[in-house]
Amino acid sequence: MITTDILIIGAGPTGLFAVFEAGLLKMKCHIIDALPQPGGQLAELYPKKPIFDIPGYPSVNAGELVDNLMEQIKQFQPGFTLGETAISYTKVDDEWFEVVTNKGTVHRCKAIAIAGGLGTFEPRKPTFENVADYEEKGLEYFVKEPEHFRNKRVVIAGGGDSALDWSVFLSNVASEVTLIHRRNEFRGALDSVEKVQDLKNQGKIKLITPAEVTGIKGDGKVEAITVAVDGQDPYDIETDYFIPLFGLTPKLGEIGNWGLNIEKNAIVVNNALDYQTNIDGIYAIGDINTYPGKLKLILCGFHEATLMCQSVYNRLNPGKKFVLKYTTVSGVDGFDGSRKEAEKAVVKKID
Ligand SMILES: Cc1cc2nc3c(=O)[nH]c(=O)nc-3n(C[C@H](O)[C@H](O)[C@H](O)COP(=O)(O)OP(=O)(O)OC[C@H]3O[C@@H](n4cnc5c(N)ncnc54)[C@H](O)[C@@H]3O)c2cc1C
Repeated sequence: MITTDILIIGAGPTGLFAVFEAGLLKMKCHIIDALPQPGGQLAELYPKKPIFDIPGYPSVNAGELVDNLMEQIKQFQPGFTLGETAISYTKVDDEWFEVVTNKGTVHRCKAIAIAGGLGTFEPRKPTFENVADYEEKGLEYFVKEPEHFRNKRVVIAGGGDSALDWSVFLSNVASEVTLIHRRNEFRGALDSVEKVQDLKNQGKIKLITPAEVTGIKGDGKVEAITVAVDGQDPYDIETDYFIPLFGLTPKLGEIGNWGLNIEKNAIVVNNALDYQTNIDGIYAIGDINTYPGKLKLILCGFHEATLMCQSVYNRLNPGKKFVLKYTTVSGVDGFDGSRKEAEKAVVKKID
């Protein structure tokens, strides 16, 4: 049996950063993840995509951000159970929970932080008939390795951030990028929409809207897609790859049966306080939770992880006054204010 203070379900960026915040408060964490590697969506779906909205990083590749988070939490020596899915929990007594995985591993903990993101990753697929015939034969639902598309013709479909960001990125890699969306308006960030417009004006991206891809053609692999533009006869576009980026279907799995309040596949939390669920001692942080104004962004997950840890600290140390000190504050255990000393001081925040 594995025993810990906080059991974190999900090793995405939110779960990883929670280990750091818990460590500052001298709480031990263990992380379970269904995937064989840490990093959540960043490692599984877009390891090579640059991310522009992490404070302090003008740009950082998703994979690099995961590596940095792992480096940052190393000092707190979290335990990892990878490749196992948390399926059930029981409240053993006033102090302890037990969580069991699909492989029978039993985890004992004083608080549970569900950082399960989108749960299992199920891409929304095009609905026309022969889709399955072309999967991994030119039909790709994720861009894991952009170099794969170097000097190839690529058709991307979708209107959200993924479709926009990858169109922009691949316009410097692929020989031809066509972006097809069923509306004239896009759902993604304004900045990304403007970048796509600029690249269209420079002739680096072909933009076809409002239009829909209605079929794939090719002998054993994608050779062309059929596009139906509003009010016109469908026509074919020759391409080496078709990448439909229609988003992911969230699947909570067994956690959906834990008696938690669920709204639209997300766990309802108390955002005014500490991201606790309707079950005392069980928190939900990151993409998996919902509350008024929720944004599914990495930096929001970091914030939620921080407040969750403060709440668990108060739970585990009733009556003990928590004094917030900054990790770089001068005077912590002889810290002289230099960056080098600050790094040492990080692990000495609370005594
Ligand atoms: C293509 C794309 C581009 C994006 N770009 C950006 C961007 O530029 N900036 C930004 O801020 N956000 C971006 N996002 C969103 C960002 O990836 C998410 O907000 C972030 O990953 C959420 O982190 P998380 O840790 O909450 O969840 P996730 O990263 O989804 O990790 C959750 C983990 O929990 C595991 N898990 C789930 N259920 C269980 C269970 N029962 N047992 C064990 N493990 C479980 C999963 O396997 C997964 O590894 C992007 C998303 C996509 C898809």
